[in-house]
Amino acid sequence: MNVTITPSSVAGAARAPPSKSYTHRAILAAGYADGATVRDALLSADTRATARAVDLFGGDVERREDGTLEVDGFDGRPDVPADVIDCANSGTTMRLVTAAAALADGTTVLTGDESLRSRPQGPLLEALTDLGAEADSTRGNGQAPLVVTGPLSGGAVSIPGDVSSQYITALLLAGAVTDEGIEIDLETELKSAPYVDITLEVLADFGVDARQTDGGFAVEGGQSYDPAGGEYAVPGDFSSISYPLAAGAIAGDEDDGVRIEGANPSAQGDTAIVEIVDRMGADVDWDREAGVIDVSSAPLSGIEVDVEDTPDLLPTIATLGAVADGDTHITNAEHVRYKETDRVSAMAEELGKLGVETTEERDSLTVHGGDSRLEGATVSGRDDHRIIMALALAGLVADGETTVEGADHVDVSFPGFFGMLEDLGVALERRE
Ligand SMILES: O=C(O)C1=C[C@@H](OP(=O)(O)O)[C@@H](O)[C@H](O)C1
Ligand SMILES: C=C(OP(=O)(O)O)C(=O)O
Repeated sequence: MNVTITPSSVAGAARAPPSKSYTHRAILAAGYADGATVRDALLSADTRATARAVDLFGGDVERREDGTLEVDGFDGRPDVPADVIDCANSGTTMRLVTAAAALADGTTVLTGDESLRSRPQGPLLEALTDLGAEADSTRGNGQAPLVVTGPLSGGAVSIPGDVSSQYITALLLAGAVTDEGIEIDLETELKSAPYVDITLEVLADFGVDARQTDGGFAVEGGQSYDPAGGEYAVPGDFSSISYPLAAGAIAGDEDDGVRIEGANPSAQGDTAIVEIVDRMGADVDWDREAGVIDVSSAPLSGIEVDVEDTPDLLPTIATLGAVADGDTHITNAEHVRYKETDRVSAMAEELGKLGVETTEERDSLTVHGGDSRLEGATVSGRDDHRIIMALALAGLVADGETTVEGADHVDVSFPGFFGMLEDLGVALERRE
């Protein structure tokens, strides 16, 4: 599907979709448990991939009418799957499920789409091998397809922290049900650190002890997953909130801006988007207790933003920077190149098609802003949900029409994204 956007101002209310990160963890944690009810779960292509894995491990994930997920767990160690696990486009699924598969007494094969088969898995495979499993890339290049044979016994392991925090999350979730537990020593500084905080929070909510140590993280073995009251509720997703927030900041109606509901505080690092938009000069107010953010537009100025903790915000910040006056310097961004696409290059090249100048370095992206330079054009969504959504935002203020190609991939994290834009008053057309 291609989506064509005509410049529009936005006003009205939008609801944050549930957090993708919390939903993945809650589904898998409920799998490690005897089961659980996961309320307010995100139903998207990525979280369906994790649900499929839990089914293949001997659990069962059923969706009720109200969107609640009823998960029957596999209760500790997974069964050997009767089929290959297709993780589709989801890095989180592949990393978390690879470590779970290493607990099974047999062999699991994992694969994914072309993008996922190009992302780095090597450090996790080496860690699992050091911990007593066999874990290989079929092509020997550290990328999926992966073949994992358990069982994993546990122990001490060292792993780099600057490729993906999902390796740490995966080892902590699986480590709780090993015999020996897992002690993780970080070889390099941890990037995307708040995602491990989310993991520690979900583990605690499922009655599992895990902790940060001087050199990394540790989880005792022999634990059982047991969610309080048998239920888990997922908070709103701040990476997804970044889009209506940025839409309000660049194209919000001056009298009547955008109200975002479901914005309750949680461990998500991407809550930083509220402060970023505020620092750029938008009129923003977050009532944390009510979980409501109000935003309207004002002239924006370029700023410096460090995305070490918040890689998923880079595309949104790049679009904000394209509209802002002056330079927006996005630093500490090398790990943003290991996502569904190399998002540093993708945003530089696609914003370039809209007439925006950028300077790209290995670890940073500088966007030379000023809205007079945005010209509508046809851009590629790169089959990457966050690139699609960020470029659609640029279309709100570009001169003439902007067409985003391959826009159906928003299904990965925010299936209702274009419906939400329409509800806020955006004129857009979908073409198959
Ligand atoms: O654990 C998670 O839920 C995630 C961790 C981050 O990845 P990295 O740790 O690979 O940076 C983030 O980019 C991804 O969207 C979700
Ligand atoms: C990088 C992302 O997710 P994942 O790593 O799960 O594919 C994302 O949602 O932006």
